[in-house]
Amino acid sequence: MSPPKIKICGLTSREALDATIAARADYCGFVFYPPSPRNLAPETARALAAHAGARIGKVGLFVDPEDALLAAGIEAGSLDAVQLHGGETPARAAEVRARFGLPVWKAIAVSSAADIGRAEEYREAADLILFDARTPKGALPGGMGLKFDWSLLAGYAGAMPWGLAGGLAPGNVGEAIRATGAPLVDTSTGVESAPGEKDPGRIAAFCAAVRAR
Ligand SMILES: O=C(O)c1ccccc1N[C@@H]1O[C@H](COP(=O)(O)O)[C@@H](O)[C@H]1O
Repeated sequence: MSPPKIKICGLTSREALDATIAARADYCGFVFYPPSPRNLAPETARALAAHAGARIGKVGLFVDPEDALLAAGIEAGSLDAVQLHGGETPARAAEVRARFGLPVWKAIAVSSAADIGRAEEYREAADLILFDARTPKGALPGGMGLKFDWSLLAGYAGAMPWGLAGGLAPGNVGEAIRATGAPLVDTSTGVESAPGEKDPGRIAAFCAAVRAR
């Protein structure tokens, strides 16, 4: 079976982008959410996207964005997909997809089996579901290094493409893949040395661990 696809999210530097491409990750993530320590100004996103060119898929992360922010991020980051990581409804996800003509990845916050079932609501509205850990009220809605109970996804056979996020790191991603069968894994905090600072060695170790699962 082919290895899961890999997304390294929250890149803020050329060094981290180079490490992500060298490790043969499939996607990099650019954060367009001002409260995040990984938030990118448009000019930074533009420079990183130009450096990456077509060597890697570029996914823009947004949280309940207005159309103007989406438009600016999509243009600056030359995005290939939009990740919606807030409380966007199926109708809003479908609207974003139709308006901007890009695949939409919808993150779903998970703390119970019922949350896994919510993926079905986005069947006609999104292209991929990203299951991530629910974070505490008042905290960032992701990028906190928090895991959820992976057994909730054991044997998962949803109708849509999906991925796993939340607290994944070089030391646990193999176990996470074995527990869930995730076809895509996404990490941010687990490959950092400090919030917003990616560690090239940890990026390489994460990608190697995915392939060695
Ligand atoms: O990375 C952020 O700062 C962020 C901010 C707001 C929403 C989501 C965010 N990150 C995404 O959250 C998941 C899990 O991250 P982690 O590996 O647990 O740190 C992942 O998709 C990040 O891209």
